[in-house]
Amino acid sequence: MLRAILRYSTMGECLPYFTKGKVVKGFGRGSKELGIPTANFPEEVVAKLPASFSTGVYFGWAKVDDGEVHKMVMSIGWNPFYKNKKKSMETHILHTFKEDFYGSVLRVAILGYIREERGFSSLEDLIAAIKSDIAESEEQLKRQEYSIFKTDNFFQDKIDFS
Ligand SMILES: Cc1cc2nc3c(=O)[nH]c(=O)nc-3n(C[C@H](O)[C@H](O)[C@H](O)COP(=O)(O)O)c2cc1C
Ligand SMILES: Nc1ncnc2c1ncn2[C@@H]1O[C@H](COP(=O)(O)OP(=O)(O)O)[C@@H](O)[C@H]1O
Ligand SMILES: [Mg+2]
Repeated sequence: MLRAILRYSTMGECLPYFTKGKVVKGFGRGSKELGIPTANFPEEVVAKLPASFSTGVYFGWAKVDDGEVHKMVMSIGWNPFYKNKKKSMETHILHTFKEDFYGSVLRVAILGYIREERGFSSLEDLIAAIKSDIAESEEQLKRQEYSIFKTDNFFQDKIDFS
């Protein structure tokens, strides 16, 4: 508990954190095993995270290419349930897309910390935890201190999608 409080307070120095990059392929588990797709950032984006940025689960806003800004939840770390070798940054956008968007530019505003990444004793428990993160994100993003970032200039900037 104390560790969670300390982490939460130190994360305040890093947040909000804005980043963008082209969506790359991961292990293909999000949609197939969990029923929860995650748009994975390339290694360069992960490498740019400040050293003090804690791994864990976050909420914020996301935009794909020149689309709408949507709520998101994001997992940053080594996915202890799967024991990944490489650190990943994966965003689940709270929107139903008509098709995949690999290669598109994903912009995210990471605003708040939810919890540490954990190992779970079953896939069902991991899915239940992610669903609870989604509910938490929905609630937090209603607050004015977070909703204001939906219209931030970061999301209005014209960028090169090529
Ligand atoms: C909101 C959220 C929370 C997550 N929490 C955990 C976690 O606590 N432990 C874990 O091992 N993986 C966690 N994950 C990551 C999933 O295991 C990961 O999205 C899945 O393995 C898909 O990987 P892929 O994109 O390589 O297919 C989380 C993902 C999301 C979107
Ligand atoms: N709501 C969504 N949030 C994130 N990605 C989505 C969503 N809907 C469709 N996708 C697509 O699904 C892909 C992620 O699926 P996933 O099973 O996690 O595969 P991968 O392991 O390649 O990341 C994303 O790269 C994106 O193209
Ligand atoms: Mg993914």
